[in-house]
Amino acid sequence: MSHLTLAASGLTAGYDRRRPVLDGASLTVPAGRRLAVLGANGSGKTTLLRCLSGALAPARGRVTLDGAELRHTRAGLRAHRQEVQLVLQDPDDQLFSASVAQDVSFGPVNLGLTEDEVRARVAEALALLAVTHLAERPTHQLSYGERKRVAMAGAVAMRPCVLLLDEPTAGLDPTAVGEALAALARLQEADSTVVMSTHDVDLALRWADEVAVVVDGRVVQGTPETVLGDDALLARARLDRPWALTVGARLRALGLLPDGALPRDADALLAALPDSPGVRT
Ligand SMILES: Nc1ncnc2c1ncn2[C@@H]1O[C@H](COP(=O)(O)OP(=O)(O)OP(=O)(O)O)[C@@H](O)[C@H]1O
Repeated sequence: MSHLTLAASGLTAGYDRRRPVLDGASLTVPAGRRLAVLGANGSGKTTLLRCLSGALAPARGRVTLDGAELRHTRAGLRAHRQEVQLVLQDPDDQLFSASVAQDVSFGPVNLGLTEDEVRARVAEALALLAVTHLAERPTHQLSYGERKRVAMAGAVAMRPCVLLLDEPTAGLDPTAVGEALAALARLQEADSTVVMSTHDVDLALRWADEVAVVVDGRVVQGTPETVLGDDALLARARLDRPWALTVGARLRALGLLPDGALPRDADALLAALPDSPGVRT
């Protein structure tokens, strides 16, 4: 799979022309990397992902894939969707077929692939999402977490170069979140660019290569430490500072962490602490 750069510039988009949700939003999805999109409820994360996927046409601005502008024609959208797939927050908006295997094969069948190619794609996608054992199950009998993974498998079966996931971990228990993140790691190893929207600043800090915060209709993008360490921005966006940044700063101030150490999660924090008798892991 090749890496293509998906970008948006100057997007104005919404559902009511008088009050756009996005108002001049620009963003570049780093090719081959992980981007977390954060923002308060109703800030426009889903709207942004829908514009990037082609599902929603912006009133102004443009979406480009490796510099080529997305055209909202039948052919333009079809070409875009082969490279960019959106997985909706609610799997029930996406699963329609009787069985898991049928559902996951829907996209590849529509691409006109041969039966063997479809079967190979379905097997690959089910394996990447660790749901091979569910292949023959009716989708309506699956748990919420299983349905979310199957919905992701349906998108993965299209072998997109960019996968846009709208809150893939919302509503999952901690083990299921871990499994979903492991699946995303396998996708990235398989060369996908992964974009995830989330409210979870701690998850964004430990998972993402870059973060984008949607606030006041625009996007502020940068490294997780820079963006999620900007208290004024976080207040505007109604987000909390990740705990690892707060604890890391306190430990640095106490001289317990080296100046440059910026641990992103508990394991990294414990590993960065000096090995003193007072510190037990
Ligand atoms: N189909 C729609 N018709 C009308 N308004 C909509 C529609 N979808 C979203 N909106 C409105 O657009 C705004 C942005 O919604 P959006 O779903 O993009 O936000 P979000 O950041 O994804 O929110 P959340 O975190 O709650 O999922 C909200 O005010 C919402 O009510």
